[in-house]
Amino acid sequence: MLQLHYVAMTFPNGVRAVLPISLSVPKGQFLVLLGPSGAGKSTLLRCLNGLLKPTQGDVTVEGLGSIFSNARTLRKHRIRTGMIFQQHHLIGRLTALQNVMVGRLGAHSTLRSLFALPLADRLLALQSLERVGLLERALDRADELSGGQQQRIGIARAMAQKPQFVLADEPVASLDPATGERVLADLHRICREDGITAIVSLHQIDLARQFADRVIGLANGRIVYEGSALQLSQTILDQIYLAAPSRMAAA
Ligand SMILES: Nc1ncnc2c1ncn2[C@@H]1O[C@H](COP(=O)(O)OP(=O)(O)OP(=O)(O)O)[C@@H](O)[C@H]1O
Repeated sequence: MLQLHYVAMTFPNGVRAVLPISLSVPKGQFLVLLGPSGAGKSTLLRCLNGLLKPTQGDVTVEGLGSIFSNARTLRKHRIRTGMIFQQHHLIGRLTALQNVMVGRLGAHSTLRSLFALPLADRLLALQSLERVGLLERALDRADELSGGQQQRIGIARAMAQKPQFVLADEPVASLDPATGERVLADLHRICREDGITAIVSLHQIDLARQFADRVIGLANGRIVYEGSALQLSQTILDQIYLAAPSRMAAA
């Protein structure tokens, strides 16, 4: 269980990116964040893995408490949280396997990471590649792979962390619709198989309908819809996407 308790984020320039949000995400849920550009989706995801500390409220995880309680707890949470980005953040000159092994570095001390990782880590990385159908491309350079394949490497890298949580920020936004659907289907299948809690921001409503257990609609940093993907009517989509922007904190 991941819980947000009145989480809010105001940037130093006065932009209120997220207004107080409370939410419980049960284990294994595939939650999709929908919302127009600037709604606060990325900011919220960055608060959930502790890349940003909310200016108000707290994020707690079952068995760990507040992820911000101290540096050690935050590190533990980060190790258990796989991040997937739109631009996958791979190192182009490294092989697919080496990129996936980056996902194992967090599990070791800085000193240990300077040496070759144990065989068990390499096996886990290979298994992760197999799960996204790219085992045979393990030794190819990442920059020689297609966009869809690169995003699958990004998924494999997150899975090599053996995460409890996956946070994905528009993971298929730069892919064509058919490839995007296949990549998201892979992510969804693996999260289901491993009982991973996933929070995924998307711009594609049809993909939200297809894969989400639950949808949160964000507009201007607030939750304007919370419910099942099946109930996403045009009226609700208008509420999410046509809200007038109002982002500056009162002086
Ligand atoms: N570092 C920052 N400093 C100041 N303002 C920021 C910062 N990061 C984001 N913002 C602002 O916070 C608001 C929310 O941005 P955010 O990136 O979270 O939206 P988003 O829903 O993820 O948008 P997109 O779909 O375009 O990625 C926007 O008004 C944005 O300009």
